Amino acid sequence: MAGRVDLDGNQIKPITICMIGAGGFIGSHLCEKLMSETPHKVLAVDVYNDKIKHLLEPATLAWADRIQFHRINIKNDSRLEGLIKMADLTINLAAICTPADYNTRPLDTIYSNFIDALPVVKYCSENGKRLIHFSTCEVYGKTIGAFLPKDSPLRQDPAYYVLKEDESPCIFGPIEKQRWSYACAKQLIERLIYAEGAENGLEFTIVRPFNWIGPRMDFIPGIDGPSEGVPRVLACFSNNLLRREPLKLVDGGESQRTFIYIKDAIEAILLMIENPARANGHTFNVGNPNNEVNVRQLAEMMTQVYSKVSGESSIETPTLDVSSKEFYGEGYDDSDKRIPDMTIINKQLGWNPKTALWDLLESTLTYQHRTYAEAIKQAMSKTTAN
Ligand SMILES: NC(=O)c1ccc[n+]([C@@H]2O[C@H](COP(=O)([O-])OP(=O)(O)OC[C@H]3O[C@@H](n4cnc5c(N)ncnc54)[C@H](O)[C@@H]3O)[C@@H](O)[C@H]2O)c1
Ligand SMILES: O=C(O)[C@H]1O[C@H](OP(=O)(O)OP(=O)(O)OC[C@H]2O[C@@H](n3ccc(=O)[nH]c3=O)[C@H](O)[C@@H]2O)[C@H](O)[C@@H](O)[C@@H]1O
Repeated sequence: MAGRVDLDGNQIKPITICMIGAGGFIGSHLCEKLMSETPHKVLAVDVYNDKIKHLLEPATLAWADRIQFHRINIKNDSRLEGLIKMADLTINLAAICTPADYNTRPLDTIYSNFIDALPVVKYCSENGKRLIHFSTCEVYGKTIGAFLPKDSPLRQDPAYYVLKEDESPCIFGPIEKQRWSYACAKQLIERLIYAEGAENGLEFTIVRPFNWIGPRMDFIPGIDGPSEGVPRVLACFSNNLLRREPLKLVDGGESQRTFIYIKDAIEAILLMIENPARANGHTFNVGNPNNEVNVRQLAEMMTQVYSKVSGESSIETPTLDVSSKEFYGEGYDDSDKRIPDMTIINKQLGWNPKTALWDLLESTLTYQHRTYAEAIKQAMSKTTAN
C-alpha cells in the first residue's frame, strides 16, 4: 500500500470517499478493493449492508477504521449533504437497475435514476466536490444497424454498431415502450452533470458499465430475494441451473451482449479514482468487447460451465423460449447489440479488460454453487414435502 503512485508517477494521497449504493453488487466489490489494496477511507451509504457485512465485522479487521456504514435512504435524509462535505470524492451507484422494473415500475425507475440523483449532483457542485456517477451502456439504446434491413451488408460494418462515447446517438423506442424509462432518466442525469461541469465547474466522471457480472450480483429468487422477483440475466440463469429447470430465452435469445468480469471493471474504477486529472470531464465505456455472445449462446455456455463446476449433468431440455410479454410484461423492449468502443478509456487510463467469458463464468458459477446449492435443495425439499 505504501508508495502507491498514479499513472503519471505522482504519490497517491489517501482520500475519503462517500460511496452511495455501497451495499450493492458493484459497491461491494469496490469497497473490497479499496479496503484490501488502498489506504482510502469509505463512508458507505446504502439502505442494505448484507453484501459488505464481511468488510464491516468483526471490528478487528485490518481496515476497520477506514470504512463506516451509514444506513441512509438518499430520497429523504438530511445527513447526505454532511457526508458529501466530509468526503473528497462522491461515487454514486444508487439506482433501480433491473430491467424487470423499468416497464412495471417506471415511476420508481425514473425517480431513482434521475430525481434522487439530483441532490447528489447539487451537493457536489455547491461544495466543490468531485463526483464519479454511474450511468449505463443502456443510454446508447439500440444500434443504428438495428434499423437496417436484416440482410444489409452494412450490419457487419462496425460503424453501424460500435458504441462510442463522443459520437454515437442515443436511440430509444416510443414512450409506451416503458423499458426506456431507465435509459432516458440516466441520459438526463448525464446531461445535467455535464452541464454542471460546463457552467459551474463540477469535476465529474461518468461511467457507462457494459454488463458487469460476477459473484454477489442481484439475488436468487426465494433464497435471498423475493420468490416472484426477476433479477438480471446472470442471476436468472443461475437460479434456473441451481433448480435444474430450463433457462428461459426471451424472444428467442437473439439479443447480443458483451459481458465483463466485475474484478476487471473494478480495476478501471480504481484508476479513475486515483487519476483525477486523467478522468475528470470524461465519460467512459467500461466493458469487454471481446466477450460478445447472444443470450442463447450465454445460456449454452452457462449450462456447460455449471455442469463442470457442480459435477451434475445438464437436464434434457436445457432452454425454453418465452415471449418478452410473458416474461417482463407490457412495455418491454430490448437493446439489440452492445459493443463498447475502448478508445477513450485506453487513451486516458491505459486500461484493458483481461478475463475471457468462459473463465469469468467458471469463477462466478463456482461461487453461485457454493453459496446457494444447499439452500435451494432445502427450499425445494420443503416445497415437495408440503
Ligand atoms: N451491474 C452492471 O453491469 C451495471 C450496468 C450498467 C449500469 N450499472 C449502474 O451501476 C450502478 C450500480 O449497479 P449494481 O449492479 O451494483 O446495482 P445494485 O442494485 O446491486 O446496487 C445499487 C445499490 O443502491 C442502493 N440504493 C438504491 N436506491 C437507494 C436509495 N434511495 N438510498 C440508498 N441506497 C440506495 C441499493 O440498495 C443497492 O444496494 C447503478 O447505478 C446501475 O444503474 C450497473
Ligand atoms: O448490465 C448492463 O450493462 C445494463 O444492462 C442491463 O440490461 P440488460 O442487459 O438488458 O439486462 P439483463 O437482465 O442482464 O438481460 C440481458 C438479456 O437477457 C435476456 N434475458 C434475461 C433474463 C432471462 O431469464 N432470460 C433472458 O433471455 C434479456 O431479455 C436481455 O436480452 C440492465 O439494464 C442494467 O443492469 C444495466 O444498465
